[in-house]
Amino acid sequence: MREEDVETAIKVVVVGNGAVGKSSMIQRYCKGIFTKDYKKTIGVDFLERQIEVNNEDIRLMLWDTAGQEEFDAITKAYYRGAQACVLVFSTTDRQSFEAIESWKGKVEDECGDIPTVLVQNKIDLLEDAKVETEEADTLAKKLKLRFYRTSVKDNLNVDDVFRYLADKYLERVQAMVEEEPQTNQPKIGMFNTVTSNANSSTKKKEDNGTIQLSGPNKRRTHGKKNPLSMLGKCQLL
Ligand SMILES: Nc1nc2c(ncn2[C@@H]2O[C@H](COP(=O)(O)OP(=O)(O)OP(=O)(O)O)[C@@H](O)[C@H]2O)c(=O)[nH]1
Repeated sequence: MREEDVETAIKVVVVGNGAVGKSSMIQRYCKGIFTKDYKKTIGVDFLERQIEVNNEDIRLMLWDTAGQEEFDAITKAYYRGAQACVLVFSTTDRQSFEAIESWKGKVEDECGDIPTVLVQNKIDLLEDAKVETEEADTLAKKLKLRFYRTSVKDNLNVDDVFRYLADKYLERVQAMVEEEPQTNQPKIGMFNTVTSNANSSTKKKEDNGTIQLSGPNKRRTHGKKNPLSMLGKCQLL
């Protein structure tokens, strides 16, 4: 298999307190659906969507992690190898807002500095808001994060969140390649589908939506040139 035949995949973890809308956001983005029912995530779940960035197919692998603390030990292990992160809090849940810095720290512990966005979900419920607009803006500035307000229910700004992360990730990769054209040794946590190992994020989704560990996540792109093929030596950090 030629290196350029390999498709690029970006592992994105979505984190935040329970019931802020993480699963709903991923479902909305990957399946185009929204349900009112709350079914708390046990451990982790996984969905994916392919998008085009700069004329190249990018596969976004979205990891839905449980917000409940009881699952912390399990979910942290799944942050490893993530290349982008969505930090979510809910408009109607003050505690979820106050927990954002702690979630950011947990992801950073495993992944270092990866492209990250701050998301205030459920803005369709502004009349019940427990967080002031200015407070959220201030937090985003303090953490130096791009900030989106979304309503998964009304499908507002959800696509923008993931598009931004994909762009940001590719920007970083490009900058790295330009900085170190000889070595091909990226410094941020990343993998591409050629070299990742079974412990990294190489999961297969089964029909029922659960995940299964599998071998390296390779996929042919039928000769379509992959701009990141030069990163064939990427490794998990
Ligand atoms: N009004 C409104 N409700 C939402 C929105 N997004 C999600 N919800 C609802 O919020 C509840 C919790 O959503 P989930 O997506 O299950 O929350 P979660 O963050 O994945 O929760 P855990 O699995 O416990 O971590 C569900 O009843 C959703 O229907 C939104 O934008 N607006």
